[in-house]
Amino acid sequence: MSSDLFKLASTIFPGGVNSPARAMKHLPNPFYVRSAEGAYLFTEDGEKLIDYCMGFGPLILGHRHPAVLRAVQNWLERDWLYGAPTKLEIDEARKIMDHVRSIEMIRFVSTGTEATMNAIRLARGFTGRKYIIKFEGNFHGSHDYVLVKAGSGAATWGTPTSAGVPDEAAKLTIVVPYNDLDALEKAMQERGDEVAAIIMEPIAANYGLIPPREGYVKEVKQLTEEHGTLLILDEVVTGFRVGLEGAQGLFGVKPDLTTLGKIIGGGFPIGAFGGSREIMKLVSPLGPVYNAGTFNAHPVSMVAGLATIKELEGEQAYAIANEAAKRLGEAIIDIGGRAGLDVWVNRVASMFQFYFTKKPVESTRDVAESNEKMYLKVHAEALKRGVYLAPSQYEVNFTSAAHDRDVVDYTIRALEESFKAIK
Ligand SMILES: Cc1ncc(COP(=O)(O)O)c(C=O)c1O
Ligand SMILES: N[C@H](C=O)CCC(=O)O
Repeated sequence: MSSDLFKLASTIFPGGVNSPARAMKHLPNPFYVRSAEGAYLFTEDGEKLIDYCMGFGPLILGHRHPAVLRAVQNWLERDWLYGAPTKLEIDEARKIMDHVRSIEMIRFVSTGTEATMNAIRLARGFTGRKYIIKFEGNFHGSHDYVLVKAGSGAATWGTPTSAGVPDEAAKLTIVVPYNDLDALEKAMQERGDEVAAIIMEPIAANYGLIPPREGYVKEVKQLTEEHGTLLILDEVVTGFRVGLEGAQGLFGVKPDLTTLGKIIGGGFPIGAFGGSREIMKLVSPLGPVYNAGTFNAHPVSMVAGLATIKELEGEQAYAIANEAAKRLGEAIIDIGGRAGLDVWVNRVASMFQFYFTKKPVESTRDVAESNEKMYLKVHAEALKRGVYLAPSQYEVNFTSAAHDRDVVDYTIRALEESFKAIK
């Protein structure tokens, strides 16, 4: 049983988990997964759940997609780690660069955290400047440069600025509100010429989902150009999620550096940072900015990522996943209205989140002012009915190519009952 496993796990892992985002603070215990297939998770309690977490984003094709499974199985029949280069890493890099045209050179690492950490180090190495600017509620992984007013589990658990980050390090990270150009302009006027990089989630997906205001990402880019600052677009979530060219393609913005992760590993550990040749040639061993890793460009992640991107090139996967999120978003507004509840939905492509609030959600403050308790009540009710929503209003729901009409129809019925149950 999940409850027994959690009791045991709590004596072994802090909070019983290996990432706070998995802890589900509103439930006595998280469920434990035994297996997964398509849009479904199967738990140790014998339950079948429709999954809207999808590994926190990587599984855009669904669990255990046949093309990914075949590719990984074939590779594992051979072997799995060399500590030497493979043709696979060239194949995957070229595939990524065919689509994300701002990337002329790339370095694979093992996580999104390493990707953003190294991109920031590289920006500092390139510009010779110390400061970075990040946005409130944006999450870029769990390293010291960015664990300041962060989103995701850090927001869910009320520790947006982590203990243990030295003041000296935190002071180098200037935080401004997301979607507020005036605040950014002010920060850039004060310190712009000392800022190595602005790092941003082009679509904020770790404080719930907050789409950028129209033209905002372009305006941020413009500001960086005026001050000789680099723009790092953190596309760990949005890369290959909102389309083959990522959010930079959607908004027509060319960043200096891009960070990727999640989908490009097809469900296996991955991260990458890349950008113009001029900047990337500073990376070791070509240049003095050091990066290394035993598992960098892990062959299994390369194989799974390549299989995933090839599948996405077919466009069918995007069509199904986007349609599912669209229908769910529309249904939630309708269900909320009929239940007499004030609900707001944000959706971009196959990501969505809903909030109990009377006003549009355009900033982190709007999210924080939404009724989190009601969100968590719906979450718990939906779970009883076999639907696993994002476990916090600070995370987002992801759909996949496995979320077909039947899956969505079932979910809508379950949500209808869940909304009624919390009234
Ligand atoms: C936008 C963004 N950047 C970076 C990261 C860090 O990636 P990882 O969890 O692979 O370290 C995450 C997720 O955790 C993320 O959502
Ligand atoms: N929101 C995070 C990543 O995007 C959740 C991943 C985690 O912390 O386990």
